[in-house]
Amino acid sequence: MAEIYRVDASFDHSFFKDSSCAFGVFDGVHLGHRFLLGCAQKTARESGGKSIALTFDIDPDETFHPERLKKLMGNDERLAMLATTGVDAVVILPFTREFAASSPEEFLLQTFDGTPPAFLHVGFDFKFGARAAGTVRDLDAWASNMGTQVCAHGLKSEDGAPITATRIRLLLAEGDIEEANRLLGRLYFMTGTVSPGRGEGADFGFRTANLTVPDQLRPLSDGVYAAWADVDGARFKAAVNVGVAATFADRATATCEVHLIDFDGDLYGKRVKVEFAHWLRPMRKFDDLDELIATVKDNITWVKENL
Ligand SMILES: Cc1cc2nc3c(=O)[nH]c(=O)nc-3n(C[C@H](O)[C@H](O)[C@H](O)COP(=O)(O)O)c2cc1C
Ligand SMILES: Nc1ncnc2c1ncn2[C@@H]1O[C@H](COP(=O)(O)OP(=O)(O)OP(=O)(O)O)[C@@H](O)[C@H]1O
Repeated sequence: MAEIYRVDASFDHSFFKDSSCAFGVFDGVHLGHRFLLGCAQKTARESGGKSIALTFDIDPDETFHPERLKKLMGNDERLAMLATTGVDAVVILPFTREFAASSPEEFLLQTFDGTPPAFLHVGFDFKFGARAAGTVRDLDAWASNMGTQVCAHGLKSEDGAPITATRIRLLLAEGDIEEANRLLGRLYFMTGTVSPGRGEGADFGFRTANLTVPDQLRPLSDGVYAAWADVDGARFKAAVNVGVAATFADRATATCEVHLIDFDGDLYGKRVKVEFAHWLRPMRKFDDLDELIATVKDNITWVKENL
């Protein structure tokens, strides 16, 4: 597990000396990101330096485009996952408006403060600095004076198109969980804390853990899914409704309702991680409650038998 460092007044920039850095936001830590992080590990091994995932504390779009932002994971989840990718360290730059407004040269000066890394790995389309004006050409110009080797990689692709966080978000928005999982190299997950619901699920014969996942952290389309639910280190099969239940739209608030199979305890206040495996059907408004109950019970049976 990598060490995690936040760049603040006490951070010693000589940490970057002789290192191999992969630079980016890395939302989702998908297979393309893992490829880039792997390249940094390779040059670190060959040169005897350490490998570093260099990233920001937040996604810059949180500052500039909060209205259209749909993230694959929360910032803490992203940083924690980066630490498990095999790099030696994760270094976190605070993203501020002032920092973002700096010219490409100032941006690099501030980031490395006189101790640039030996290798800097980015995708060939990497952009940085004010209005994302800095390109790989600027990196090359800066690096030639600094003794840094810029490694600008072609993007790792699947089915003829680059793997990007944007592509995965679009797949999730279409409910194509299996394809999204293939590009992530893992199961897509959402996390949330269980809060009391309307309490009708028990009367219907299936209890649900109600999570309120904010819109920004819910790129997955509304629908019913087969999933795994992790709680307190235990893993359960689960039938999950994503989105506010259409039948009760006037009074429901949960945005992710999880029925854990073969579990019958109290989950209020607990953190649940829901890993999505298959799309089952669209969520719908039922005029007849018996039909809703029968349909949900069928979904639960399917998950029990097929996941
Ligand atoms: C697998 C599953 C599928 C569901 N599908 C729907 C649906 O299609 N339409 C809907 O309005 N609610 C759907 N729900 C939500 C239920 O209506 C809801 O869990 C139930 O009303 C109990 O709510 P409560 O926990 O707030 O009491 C689904 C729930 C689960 C677990
Ligand atoms: N498929 C890929 N192969 C190799 N490197 C990649 C790939 N996708 C992104 N990168 C690089 O990884 C770093 C992090 O990229 P970034 O966080 O912008 O990811 P992204 O998947 O392109 O996101 P978005 O789609 O939101 O722009 C950057 O240096 C970027 O160029």
